[in-house]
Amino acid sequence: AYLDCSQGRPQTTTLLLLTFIAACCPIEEVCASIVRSHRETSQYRVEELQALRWKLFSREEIHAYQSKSMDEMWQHCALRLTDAVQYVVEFAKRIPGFRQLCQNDQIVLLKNGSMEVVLVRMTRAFNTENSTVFFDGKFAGTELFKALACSDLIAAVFDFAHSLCALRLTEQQVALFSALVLINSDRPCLEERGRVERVKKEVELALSHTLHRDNQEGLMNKLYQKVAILKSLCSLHIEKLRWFRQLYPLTVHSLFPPLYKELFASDTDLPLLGIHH
Ligand SMILES: O=C(O)[C@H]1CC[C@H](C(=O)N2CC[C@@]3(S(=O)(=O)c4ccc(F)cc4)c4ccc(OCc5c(F)cccc5Cl)cc4CC[C@@H]23)CC1
Repeated sequence: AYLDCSQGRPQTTTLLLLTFIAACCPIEEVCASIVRSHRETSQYRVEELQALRWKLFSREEIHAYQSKSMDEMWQHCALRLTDAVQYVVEFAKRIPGFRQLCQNDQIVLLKNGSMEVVLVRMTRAFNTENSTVFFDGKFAGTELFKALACSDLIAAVFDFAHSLCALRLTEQQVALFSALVLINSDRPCLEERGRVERVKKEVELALSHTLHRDNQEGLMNKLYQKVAILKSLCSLHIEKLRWFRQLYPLTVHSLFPPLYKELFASDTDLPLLGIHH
């Protein structure tokens, strides 16, 4: 399908060019390294999460979470998110070509994409049968997060989990989709957009190669529709954080993880992202 065979035989130049591209970085290699990186940098293996999917919080445990103060529960979730983001930073550093991007662009991609990748990874920890998500070692429904006082954001997070789970992605497809979400050349303030574009094309090719092999080409545009939902979810999170910060400025200032603040609560530089050489 890649070669123009309308004249009955592929154009020699195209053939040479494709052979050269395939030789320097065979697409199977790119797929394998992204899938391996995803496995190595996930907080939990999907098999572990599946094995725990019916381990639910008791009513007393749920009540204990609901009785937390709003700022305490926000701090707890911010901590959990920061943990998850650190694994995503590790994943990014292992995507072929990411480390070769300039530092500014690596930071821009992580600042804008890490939460999105965490949300994609969350779907592996989601049980659609009882609408629960893996949290603090057991599976929790939306009611557990009541103390956060942002039920619309929580509902949107759960709805997204349902909608992505409905695509029944394989772990390999989750890995490649996560890389595609991260390597987004439309992010604002990129300095070398063309280079990000080339890395993105490589990841896109790897994903479409895998979908073709899985006979699921139709998934590609469905996945791009999910990217739009991820963007709105992240904006909602930032909006809620601004609202929360007005109520509890000291909590955010002194009790939220520094990395969380730098990713989601200010435009300062991100020395903590750990990608400095
Ligand atoms: O195996 C792996 O790698 C995966 C294991 C599972 C991990 C995972 O699912 N997660 C890691 C952290 C966690 S969570 O488990 O704490 C969680 C929180 C709320 C939910 F409705 C569902 C889950 C999380 C935390 C904050 C958040 O939004 C920002 C936010 C705040 F910051 C503060 C207040 C309110 C909000 Cl909404 C959204 C999410 C979604 C991803 C969740 C993701 C990685």
